[in-house]
Amino acid sequence: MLTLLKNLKVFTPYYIGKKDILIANGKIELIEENLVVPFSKVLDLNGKIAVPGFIDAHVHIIGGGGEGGFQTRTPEITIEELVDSGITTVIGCLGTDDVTRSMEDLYAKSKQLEELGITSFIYTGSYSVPVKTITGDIKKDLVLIDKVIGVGEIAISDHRSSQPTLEEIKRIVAQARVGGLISNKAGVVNFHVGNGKNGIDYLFEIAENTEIPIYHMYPTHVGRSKELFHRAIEFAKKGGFIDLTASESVVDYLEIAINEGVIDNLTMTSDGHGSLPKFDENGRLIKLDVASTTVLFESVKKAVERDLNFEEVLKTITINPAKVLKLKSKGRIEKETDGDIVVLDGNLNIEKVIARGKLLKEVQS
Ligand SMILES: CC(C)C[C@H](NC(=O)C[C@H](N)C(=O)O)C(=O)O
Ligand SMILES: [Zn+2]
Ligand SMILES: [Zn+2]
Repeated sequence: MLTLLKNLKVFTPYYIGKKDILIANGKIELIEENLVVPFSKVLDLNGKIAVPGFIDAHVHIIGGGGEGGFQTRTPEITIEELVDSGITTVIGCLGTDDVTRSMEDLYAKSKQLEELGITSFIYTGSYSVPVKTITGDIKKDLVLIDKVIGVGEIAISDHRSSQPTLEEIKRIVAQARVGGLISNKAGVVNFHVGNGKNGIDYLFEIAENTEIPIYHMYPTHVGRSKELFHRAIEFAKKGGFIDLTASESVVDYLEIAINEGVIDNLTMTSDGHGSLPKFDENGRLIKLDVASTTVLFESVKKAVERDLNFEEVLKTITINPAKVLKLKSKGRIEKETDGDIVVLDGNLNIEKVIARGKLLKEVQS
């Protein structure tokens, strides 16, 4: 199947000018000017913008929530919601409720999304330690289950965590690393960081006092507070990757990350279909909303409205997550990468979403 996309302003995420893109068998084959390819399906995009398909590295694809009883369980995600948000690669995870949510269900949902046309992987585990796996062992899950690329979201510094010890966390990161080495996967541990006073101290401890490379530890929700974010900036300066849950206040943090020179170590994720609970100072639930994946690119647009550099911010949902998750064929518009492309109009509205060369969404302009 040959698809020729004509007349695009291409951001790889770096701007390379007006090009045509040929996609063959789901892979980007050519990126040139004035391409003519017989027997190809031609889409003339007359000057629209092309960016790499978005990677959302933290989505509760089978739903989550439950922190306010059964009525606060959140629903599973649909392929339409992901595609409408421009997401062509998604990493699924479990959260607080690992009693009624299972790894088997997470795996099956990941396979469903793959069959429906996008690319998906999962983290093994949930908030709690010991880690809930499929095979009973973190390394086995990484080595034997193709969809598993890491562990998460493991909760630390949070009143809902299992209060893991430093030793337990060390062991989890060590197993993720070795499992990743054997399976040639990232083997990252995605840490859910709460607003507890110890923040990401454990992660600094492991980076400084063990042989484990820092990039196996991938903390999320680092925008939860200013002090946590500044600790995360320090962590990024040591070579770690940090993840912001996209929300209204994320633009300020993106600006700080750019000015501090660590934007290449920062990703944004939506926490889609996870719950957004608010607790009072006594740990009582005040309210609970459901996270949406639309915040991912909406945050990029808000940043651009605040005059942040489009390429720099675009990296946080394309090339950066591809780097931390070792997804070699993702996150860039380059030869041999997957044909995952989002087409935008001049106001950065999503017009078309192409995943592995297939047109999954088309908005009539
Ligand atoms: C970053 C904040 C705003 C949301 C965050 N959500 C989750 O961690 C997922 C949730 N617990 C679930 O299991 O569905 C939180 O609860 O702290
Ligand atoms: Zn979380
Ligand atoms: Zn989450």
